[in-house]
Amino acid sequence: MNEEKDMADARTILAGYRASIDNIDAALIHMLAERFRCTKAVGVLKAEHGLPPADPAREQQQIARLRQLAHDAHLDPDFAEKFLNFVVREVIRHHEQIAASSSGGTKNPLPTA
Ligand SMILES: C=C(O[C@@H]1C=C(C(=O)O)C=C[C@H]1O)C(=O)O
Repeated sequence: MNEEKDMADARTILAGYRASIDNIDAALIHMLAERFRCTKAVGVLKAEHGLPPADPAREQQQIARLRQLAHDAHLDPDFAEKFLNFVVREVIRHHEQIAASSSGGTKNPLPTA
C-alpha cells in the first residue's frame, strides 16, 4: 500500500534526523565539558588572586556578541542569551565554591598560627 510505504519512508527520514540530533547532542556535551574545564581553571586563578567570581561587564560583552551571532545564524537571540545566562550562573556557582574552599583566596596565604 502507498500509505504503508509513505509511513516507512517517513520513519527512515526521521531516523536519519535523529542520528544527526544524537551526534549534535554528543558534541554539545563535549563542548560544555571543555568549557567547564576551562572556567574551573579560571575559578582557581580568580580565587588565588582575590578576583570576584562574577564579571558583569564581561558578561554584557558576551551577550551582545552571542546575540549577534545568533541573529546571523537564524537562531532566536533571546534563547541564545537565556542559554548563556544559564551556563554562566553555573560557572559563577563553581567559582564561589572554589573561592570558599581555597585558603582565603590568596596565592600565598599567611601562616595562621
Ligand atoms: C569565566 C569567567 O567568570 C564568569 C563566567 C563567565 C563565563 O562563563 O563565560 C563570564 C564572566 C564571569 O562572570 C570570566 O570572568 O571570564
